[in-house]
Amino acid sequence: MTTSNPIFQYMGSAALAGVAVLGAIYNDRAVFDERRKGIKTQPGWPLVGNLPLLIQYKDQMHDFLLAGFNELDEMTLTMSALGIPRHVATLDPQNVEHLLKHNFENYIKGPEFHASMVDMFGNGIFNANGEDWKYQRKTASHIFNVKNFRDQFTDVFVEEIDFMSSHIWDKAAEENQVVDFHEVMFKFTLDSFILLGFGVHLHAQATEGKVPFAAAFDEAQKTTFQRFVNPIWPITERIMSITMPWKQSMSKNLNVVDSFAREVTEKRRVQIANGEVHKDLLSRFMDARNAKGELLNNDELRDTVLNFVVAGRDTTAQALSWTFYMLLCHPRVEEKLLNEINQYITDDVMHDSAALYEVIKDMTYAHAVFYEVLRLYPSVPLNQKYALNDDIWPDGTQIRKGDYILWCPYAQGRSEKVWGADAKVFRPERWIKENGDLKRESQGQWPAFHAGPRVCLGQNLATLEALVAIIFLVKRYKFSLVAGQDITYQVSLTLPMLNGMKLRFILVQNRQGKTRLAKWYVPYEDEEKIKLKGEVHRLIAPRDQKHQSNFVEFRNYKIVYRRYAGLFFCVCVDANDNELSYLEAIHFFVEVLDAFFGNVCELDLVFNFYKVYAILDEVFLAGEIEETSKNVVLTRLDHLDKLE
Ligand code: HEM
Repeated sequence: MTTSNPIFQYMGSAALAGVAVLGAIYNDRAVFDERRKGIKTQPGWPLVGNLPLLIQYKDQMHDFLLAGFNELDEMTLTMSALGIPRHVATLDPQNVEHLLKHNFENYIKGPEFHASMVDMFGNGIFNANGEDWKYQRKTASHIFNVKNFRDQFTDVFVEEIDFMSSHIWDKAAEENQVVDFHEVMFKFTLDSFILLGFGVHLHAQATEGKVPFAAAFDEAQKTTFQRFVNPIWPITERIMSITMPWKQSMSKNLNVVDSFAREVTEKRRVQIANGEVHKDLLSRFMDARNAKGELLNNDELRDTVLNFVVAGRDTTAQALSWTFYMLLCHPRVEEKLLNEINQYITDDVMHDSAALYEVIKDMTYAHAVFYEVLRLYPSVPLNQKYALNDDIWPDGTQIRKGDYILWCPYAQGRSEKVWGADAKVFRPERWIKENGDLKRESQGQWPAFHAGPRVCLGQNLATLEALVAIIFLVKRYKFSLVAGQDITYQVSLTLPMLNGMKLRFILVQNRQGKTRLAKWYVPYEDEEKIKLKGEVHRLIAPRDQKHQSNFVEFRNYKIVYRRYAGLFFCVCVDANDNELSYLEAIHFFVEVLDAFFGNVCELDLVFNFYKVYAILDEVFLAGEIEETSKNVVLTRLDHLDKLE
C-alpha cells in the first residue's frame, strides 16, 4: 500500500511542512507575492490572498472595494490574489488625475484587460492603445460637433422620446400597467444611438421584450467582466458550455452580436453603392484609414460598431435609470427639478429642437441632478490600467513596471475622505456655487467621464440625451416605484440594475386632457385611483358638450363635471346627492381660482399645484361643500400666502 511506503510518507510530510512554512511566510497574501512597502495591503487568506473574498463578493464588488478602503482608512491599497496579477487600487483624486492625465503615456490598457475584452470588443477604441487608439479617437471626434448636436442629435432624441411616450407610457397609464423603466431606457438609448451613429432604425422600443441583439450583447458583456475576477476563465467557460448546453454560450452570443454589426456595415455598403451620402459615425469610419494607412476591413468595422454601441447605449441608459430611482426616492429633488423644467421648458420649446438644445444649457439644477447621480452611480464603476514603467504617485505610492492599477469611481463617490461626511447623501445642491452657477469638480475627483486624453468622447452627447429624456419624462409623467423591489446593481463592465426597476403612475400630465389635480375623500388603493382616473376620462371626454348634460352615472355614483377650455373639472358624488349644487360648487371653485391667479390657465395649475390644493381645501371639506363666499376664501388664501 502506498501509505505504508516510508518514501511516500516522507514526501507527504515534507510537502505539508513546506505548505506550512509558505503559509507562515505568505500569511495574508498569495504565495510568492511580494509584500509591497509603503502600500497598505488588504488582508487576505494565507497562500491564496484575496481570491476567496473576490469570489465571495463578486456580485457586490464595488461595495466590497469601498469597505476595503474604509476598513484600512486609506485612499490607496493593494490586493494580492492567487492567479490574478498585482493590483494597486486608489480613490485619491490626485492619483487618479496623475495616472489618467499627467502621466498618461505610462498607463495603458494592459495585457490582462486586452485578453479578457478582445472577444467582445476586438481592437476597438475601448481595447486599443497607441496608434490603433489614436486614429479611432480622431475619426470619431468629427461627429461630436455643435452643428450635429443642434441640428440632428436633439431631433433624434425628441423623436424617440415622443415615440416612447405614445407607445409605452401613455398606454401604460391608461391600462394601469407596471413597466420596467430600466428596460425602456436601454431600448431608447439603443434606438437613438443606432440611428444617429449608423443610420439604422432598429425599433427596439416597438418590440416586446429584448431584441435578440441586445440580449446577446448583454450576456457577452457580463461574461467579459467575469473574466477579470476569474483567472481560469478559459477553462470554466469551456466546462460551462459542455455541462450546461442549454445556456447560451459566449461564442453563441458573440455570433449574434457579430452578425448584427456585419449586417449594419453591409447595409451601408449597399447604400453607398446606390449613391447615398451619409456623414454619420459609420461613414466616417468607412472612409477612415487605420494605423497602417489602410481602409478598415470588415473585422475592424465590426469592432467599431460594437464599441460604440456599448459607449452610446449602456452608459446613458443606466444613468437615466439611476436618475429616476434617485428622483423617486427624493421627492424634494423631483419637485425642485420640475419647477426648473416648468420655468424653462414651454410647449413651444419642446417641439423646437434647436431652441431646446440652447435652453437646456442654462438648466443648472437639471445638470446638478445628473452629475450627482453619476457621482453615486457612475456608469463605469471600476476601471483598470497597466503601468509600463516605475512611477511615484502624488501621495508617494511607488508603482512598479507591470503593476495593474484600479481606480473605482463608485467607491470614490461614496468615500467620506473624498466628498466629506455627507458623501453617501444624494444632494444635487453640492454642484451649485453660491452665485447659482454650476460647479464642476476636477476630473480626478469625479472621473465619471474619465479624464485626460481618453476622456469620454460622448460626454456632451450623453448629457444632452439624458437631459432631454429627464425633462420630457418628468414634465409629462409622475411615476411611482412598485413596492417590494430589490433595486441594486449588477457587477459588469458598466453599472446596470440587476433586477430592473418597475414603475407605476399615480398621475399623468399632458396636453390630451390628462389629470392635473386629484383629491380623494375615500381611501382608495393607488391601483384603484389610477383605474378610476382612466375610467372617468374615457367616460367624460367623448361626451357631446352641446347635446348632453353635465351629469353622468358612474358605477353606483354620479359624476358631475364642467368643461373650461381644455380642462374637465369632475366631481364624483353619491347617487342621491344634489348634482346642481355640485355643478355650482365647481363653478365657484373655478371663480376662486380665477380671482386668485388672475385669469387662471392650465399652466397655473401645473406650476402652483400646492396652492391649488390649498384652495380646494378651503372650498370642500371632507368631500362636502364647506364655503361658498368668495371673499372669505380669498381672504384666507391671502393670509396663507403671507405666511409662506
Ligand atoms: C452617461 C453616459 C456616459 C458615461 C458615464 C461615459 C463614461 C465614459 C468613461 C468612464 C470612459 C472611459 C472608458 C475607458 O476607456 O476605460 C468613456 C469612454 C468613451 N466614451 Fe463615454 N460615457 C457615456 C456616454 C457616452 C456616449 C453616449 C458616447 C457616444 C458615442 C460615448 C463615447 C465614448 C468613447 C468613444 C469613449 C472612448 C474614449 C477613448 O478611449 O478615447 N460615451 N466614457
